[in-house]
Amino acid sequence: MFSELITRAVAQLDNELPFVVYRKPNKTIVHSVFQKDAQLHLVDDFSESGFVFAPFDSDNQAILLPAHEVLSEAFIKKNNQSANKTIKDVDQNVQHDFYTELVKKAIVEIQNGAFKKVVLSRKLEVECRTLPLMLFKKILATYENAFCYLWYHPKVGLWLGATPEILLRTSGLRLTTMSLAGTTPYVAGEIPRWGNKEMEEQNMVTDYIVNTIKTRVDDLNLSETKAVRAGNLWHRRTEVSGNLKKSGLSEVIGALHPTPAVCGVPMASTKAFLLENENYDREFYTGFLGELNIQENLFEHNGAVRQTAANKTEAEKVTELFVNLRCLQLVNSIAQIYVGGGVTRDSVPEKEWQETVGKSKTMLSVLFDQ
Ligand SMILES: C=C(O[C@@H]1C=C(C(=O)O)C=C[C@H]1O)C(=O)O
Repeated sequence: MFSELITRAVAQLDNELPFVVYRKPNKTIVHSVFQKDAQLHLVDDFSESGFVFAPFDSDNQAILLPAHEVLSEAFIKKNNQSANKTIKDVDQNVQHDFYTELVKKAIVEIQNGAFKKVVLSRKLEVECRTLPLMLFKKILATYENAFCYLWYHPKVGLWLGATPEILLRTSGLRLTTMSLAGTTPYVAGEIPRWGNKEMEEQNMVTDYIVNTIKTRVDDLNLSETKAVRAGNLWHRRTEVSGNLKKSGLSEVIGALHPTPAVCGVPMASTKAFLLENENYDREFYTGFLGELNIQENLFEHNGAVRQTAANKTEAEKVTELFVNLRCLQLVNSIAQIYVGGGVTRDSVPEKEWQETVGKSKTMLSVLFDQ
């Protein structure tokens, strides 16, 4: 099993045609969307249907892969299949001083009252000789509770990731989103311990989400805050849901993205700060991706069933978008890994550095064959 979809994706990549393969958290079915030509389709108002891939900077337009052809297959993990336990030592230290100085600069801005929280990030480059679809199979086997994907467009590039964070899900007028922030290492057999810094930074994300959607939904509901595991890390997560007063996906996405889980509080000044100071272009890292206005029955779940957009029947349209985290971009044989973390008044620069090193292991552990 699982060969037809991979074979089809390899051919699409060889032919330099756009496609995405992805699996939702805790599911076994892998979906794929193949575009029949190499045209670059841009999202205009989020009323379109297909797979959306949006950059961090919402001043730049999102990309759409129309579902010209879709294919689904079950992925069953082999027992011995997972990421390497011993991660090849990658020297990241050349970025240490720049990053910790950046954190210090942000703390000074916070002390001066310019903003309350900012999410800083960096890009790490390592050589990678593994075939992209082999990497995809490895992340599927390793990160079962993540949204795993490989996305390719010849005019844009090839991205791959395993993200723990939902931006939003809508089905009809039902809206679900989440506040995910605060990070501490996962240690087998130990429960996570949270400091004030992690609790405060996640509360800021929750407050922002609630304030953003409370006028737009009825029956706003917040779950209790839980620790959720993402690979070698724990995060704090609160689920937020409600019933949209009117449909208007574009407006809700525009209001939510970028949340303080990836940008800061307040949004405008922190976005300006990081665009000016991070010293690299985030491109699609901390943007979002996923199904946009997809008919619920577009994908058949019984084995490999090919279906064209023409023979679908009327069903509810569902949108399910994830924040593009724990991801990399493959440029020739260089993997560019993107990592970041939230900085508040209580941040310790060295700890923030270590947090980004921890996050880099999500992708590093799947890059190298032992
Ligand atoms: C920015 C990243 O992650 C985000 C930042 C977090 C934090 O600051 O603790 C935790 C989860 C994500 O919302 C990343 O993974 O690069």
